[in-house]
Amino acid sequence: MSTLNVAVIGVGLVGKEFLNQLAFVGASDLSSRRIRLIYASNSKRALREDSKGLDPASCSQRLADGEGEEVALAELPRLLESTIVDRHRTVIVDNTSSDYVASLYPAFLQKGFDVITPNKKAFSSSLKLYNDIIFASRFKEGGKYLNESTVGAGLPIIATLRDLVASGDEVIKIEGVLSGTLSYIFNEYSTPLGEGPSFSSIVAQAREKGYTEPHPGDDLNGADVARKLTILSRMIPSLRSHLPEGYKSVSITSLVPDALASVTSGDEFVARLPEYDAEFEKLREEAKKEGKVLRYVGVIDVQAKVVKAALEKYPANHAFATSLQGSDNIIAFHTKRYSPRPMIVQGAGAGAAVTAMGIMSDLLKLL
Ligand SMILES: NC(=O)C1=CN([C@@H]2O[C@H](COP(=O)(O)OP(=O)(O)OC[C@H]3O[C@@H](n4cnc5c(N)ncnc54)[C@H](OP(=O)(O)O)[C@@H]3O)[C@@H](O)[C@H]2O)C=CC1
Ligand SMILES: N[C@@H](CC=O)C(=O)O
Ligand code: NA
Repeated sequence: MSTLNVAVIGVGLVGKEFLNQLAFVGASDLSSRRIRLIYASNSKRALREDSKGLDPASCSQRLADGEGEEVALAELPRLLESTIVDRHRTVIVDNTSSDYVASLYPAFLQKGFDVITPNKKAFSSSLKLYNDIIFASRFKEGGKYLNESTVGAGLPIIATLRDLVASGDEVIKIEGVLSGTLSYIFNEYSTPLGEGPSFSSIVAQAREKGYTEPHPGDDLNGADVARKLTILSRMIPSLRSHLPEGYKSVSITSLVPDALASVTSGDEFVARLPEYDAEFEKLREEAKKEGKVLRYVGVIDVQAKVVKAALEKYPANHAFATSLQGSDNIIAFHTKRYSPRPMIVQGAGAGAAVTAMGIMSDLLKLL
């Protein structure tokens, strides 16, 4: 039975839960003796093991306690390589939201390491980085990349679109609610009654529940939805090169007040948001007067080549108003085969447990 080495970069909210699931899977009959954790790091320290493997369940606490060696970020590729002492297949699991780690994927793949990640950065930034990743993953000896959790967390969105395209279906339009955070916020904030808690208090709740990006401004400014739309667009042959600057090329409605746009600390951002509750109250009132609710949606219109992330109003009896709860995502695939009724995928689209499940399902696919 061959062994799969696993190197984990990032043991935050999602990374820690992934390690818990790895401990569970490693202990089950399914894969006993086949998965070996050889590396786990946060942004400052790394734990390494070259023979028996690390205990996944204790890594995050050990790093929090200051165990492990100090890591300079530029040393990451060398450190990983020197950790991998045998010829077993090695997968790097990137649980950060780091642009730097994302920029290393082409090199990792070229060296034959597989990459699994919920980090959207590599697939939604410049077209050059994306092309480098695709190129490196096509080498005969190159690694594979799997990124199901980048869109809809554990929901099968990437796999579904890949299967539709690979089987020769023609995608006409993809639309839906693609942000768990913005879904939660507007499901709670903008109900048909048009009243309820303040906007800022619901944003704080979404953060506590683990739905937001490390900086919640990245959800509210529409960038997270635009990144997901970029990832999906690039999987559709006719839109492959349509967004040269990635998410920056998407038409975006930002919900971040101008005065908070340059706040780099997530804590400060959330602390100052109540100053702008009255502005959001106006939006809620307007929608209520029209008998509508607010929902933040993403659209990819393949024929018109329009990709947009926007705040829209929907009638109170629309599916986006009645059928979404919590952090639900809902994504409709309109295709030549799925027409006139689209294929719909719906369910929790954010949170550590469901995101880690998507990463783990990618790992099990590799096995
Ligand atoms: N939360 C969710 O529902 C979902 C999240 N995701 C994605 O999952 C990823 C992780 O999110 P989350 O767990 O909430 O983030 P956290 O901020 O909780 O954790 C990030 C982890 O990455 C580490 N890290 C950051 N930069 C580097 C670096 N350059 N090198 C090594 N380690 C680094 C951090 O270390 P330190 O603690 O030292 O800073 C920390 O351990 C993100 O890309 C996010 O977009 C995707 C789908 C859903
Ligand atoms: N912050 C994101 C997490 C998943 O990608 C979201 O709210 O959807
Ligand atoms: Na997914």
